[in-house]
Amino acid sequence: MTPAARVAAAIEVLDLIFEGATPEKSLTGWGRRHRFAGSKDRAAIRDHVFQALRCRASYAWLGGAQSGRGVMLGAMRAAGQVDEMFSGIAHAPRLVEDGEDARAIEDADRATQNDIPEWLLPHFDGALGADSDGVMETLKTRAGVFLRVNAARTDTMETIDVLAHDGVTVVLVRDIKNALQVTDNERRVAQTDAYLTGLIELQDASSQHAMISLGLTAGQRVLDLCAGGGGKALAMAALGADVVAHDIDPRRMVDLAPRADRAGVVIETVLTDALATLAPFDVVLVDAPCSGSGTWRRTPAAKWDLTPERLLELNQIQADVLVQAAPLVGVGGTLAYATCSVFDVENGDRIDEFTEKNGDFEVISKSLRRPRADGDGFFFVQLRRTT
Ligand SMILES: C[S@@+](CC[C@H](N)C(=O)[O-])C[C@H]1O[C@@H](n2cnc3c(N)ncnc32)[C@H](O)[C@@H]1O
Repeated sequence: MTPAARVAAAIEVLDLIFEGATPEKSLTGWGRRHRFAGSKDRAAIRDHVFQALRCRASYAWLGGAQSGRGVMLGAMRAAGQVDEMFSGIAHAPRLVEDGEDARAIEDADRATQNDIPEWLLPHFDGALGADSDGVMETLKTRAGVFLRVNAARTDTMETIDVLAHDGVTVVLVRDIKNALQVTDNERRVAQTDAYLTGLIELQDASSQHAMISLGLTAGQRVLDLCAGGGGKALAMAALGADVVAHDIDPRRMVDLAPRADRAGVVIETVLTDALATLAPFDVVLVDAPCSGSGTWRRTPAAKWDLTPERLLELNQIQADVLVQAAPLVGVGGTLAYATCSVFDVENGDRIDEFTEKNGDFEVISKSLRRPRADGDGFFFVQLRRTT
């Protein structure tokens, strides 16, 4: 496919997304309908679509319409490639028409310039103050790919060699033991020997940082209350903890057993009814469901789909899950609360509300990592149960 035909394909996929389909479904569906497209074409179309979703508002402004065509026209205007891509030749998008005139981004409002829904600006400003615009700017860019070296199986230097053998190059991540950032061939990671034999896991650097900061020691009993696919449970098991995993929806944990097998660790999965009988734990991790605002570089459709009602609903779930976790923590043990959001309503506000009602817990550490080149946005608090 020509570069312009890839832009035309991205327009088609974006239109499906704007009609309500998910990005994954739209991209897969397009691939099925266009079997002639090669892997490089698909990857390029995917990149166009994800970048267009990250910058949906500003590109629509530049392109003059909210449609797939408007957004991709804006993207090409931002890249200075309109004449080349909107040529009307062969499978390229048709020529720019009357009514599709360029608009200056400086004339757009702040929400449009920052590619954030208007109602969310106070949430960014409240949590990030003077850094708010910078963080919103970061969310318009592509996030890095990070790996966690499975310390239970190998060491970092050996893993770097094994990855290089499969054409994947990486660099060490400063200050995070066992973390690597992929610098070349990130799409090949899941096919490498290192991945298939459990020497590495895909995990963002901020999550790795948080799990290390727990200071786990071998044999400590840990409950991962909201385990989902088990990324953090695996990280804690690799650090030597004895991990029990739970999720309100056990189907979310189906991949955990094969992942644990591959990593050479044992993680018990349990249903809700069993939790009280297994308590107390030394550490209970609440990796709470959240807006994901710190990870919107990776899931850009989510920033446009979030509604005030859904955010309130999430706040209630976050409060409830903390209440559920508290009695499972042993005296002297740790309750750890994490979100991949930067908003106060999902972070500090929830912890303040919890400690006001639960005098037997005190905050021992609290941190908010902003989305940056070296990782996603991540909020992490450790509370100690005192009595
Ligand atoms: C942020 S995700 C977990 C991601 C996972 N810990 C990881 O590292 O890959 C949040 C999970 O919490 C689960 N969840 C929601 N409400 C819950 C509840 N009341 N109790 C336990 N899990 C819950 C969701 O099903 C979802 O899988």
